Amino acid sequence: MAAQILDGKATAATIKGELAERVAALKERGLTPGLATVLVGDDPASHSYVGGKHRDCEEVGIASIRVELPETVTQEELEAELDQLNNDPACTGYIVQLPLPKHIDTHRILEKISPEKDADGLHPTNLGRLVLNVGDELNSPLPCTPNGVIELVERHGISWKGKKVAVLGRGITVGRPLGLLLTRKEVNATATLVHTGTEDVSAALREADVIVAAVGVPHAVKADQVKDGAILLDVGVSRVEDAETGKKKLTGDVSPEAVAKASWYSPNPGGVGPMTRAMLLVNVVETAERMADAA
Ligand SMILES: Nc1nc2c(c(=O)[nH]1)N[C@@H](CN(C=O)c1ccc(C(=O)N[C@@H](CCC(=O)O)C(=O)O)cc1)CN2
Repeated sequence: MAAQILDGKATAATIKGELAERVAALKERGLTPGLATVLVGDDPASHSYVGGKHRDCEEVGIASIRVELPETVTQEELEAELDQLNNDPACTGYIVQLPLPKHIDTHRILEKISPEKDADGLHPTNLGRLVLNVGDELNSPLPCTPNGVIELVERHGISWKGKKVAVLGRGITVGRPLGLLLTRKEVNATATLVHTGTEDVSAALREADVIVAAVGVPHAVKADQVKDGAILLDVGVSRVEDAETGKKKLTGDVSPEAVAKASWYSPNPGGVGPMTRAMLLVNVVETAERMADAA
């Protein structure tokens, strides 16, 4: 039987509807949430993602601020922009679109973001809170893609509890934080991070009830690495040439033959990508609610 679809587009639309109501309530309390985006350079994909974030803000009533800087911006100039956002009361949260040009020290930039305005949950303080949290007691912003993975599955009525989850990839925006989220008390899955240092990748994947593929290698997950009925979430994305048209197209990490063995599948595009954008809005709204409560 064909895999059922974990529909990220539809789920993100539902979440945005819920957030629009929370934003309206915040405005009644005198606080308009404002998301700023910082975009460096001309990468078309980054421009398109940032454009999507601003459209999302408009849809739910969040104000938005765009900062666009040339590829040649220096570390000091970029940090000065972040200082301004840290001090701008109209900006209640912001993100720096990744990746940054090679001459920029990304770790220093992420550290420069005020942890209170860190809409991506990627500041070391917030990643540290994620490590310290066994449940959700510290109430800090969560990295958007991992949180989107958790939410997408739960909103299709599937429980993570007791599931063996193999996360393919150990990157800082997806794999590592996802391992921590999966093992939180309210999620209670068993997580294995599978990576280039894993001795037998196929064996680790074959054991899993759920595979989250986040390596950005086209069709990295093959049919013989997937157990029958597994849940597959395709997160990694690559731009490859279409053999028929010669045009560039998006391809995920999961091969079509692997999908044929799955019970549930989140496609790429149309799965975790829209959820990443929705969870960014969740962070912005939750941060603004904390600010309103503290005022
Ligand atoms: N500061 C950050 N930078 C980056 C992040 C991030 O979470 N924070 N993640 C990615 C890019 N990204 C968001 O920024 C992102 C990528 C993809 C999508 C998405 O909805 N994709 C669509 C397909 C889009 C297309 O057709 O081009 C989909 O999957 O359906 C949303 C957000 C790296 N940088």
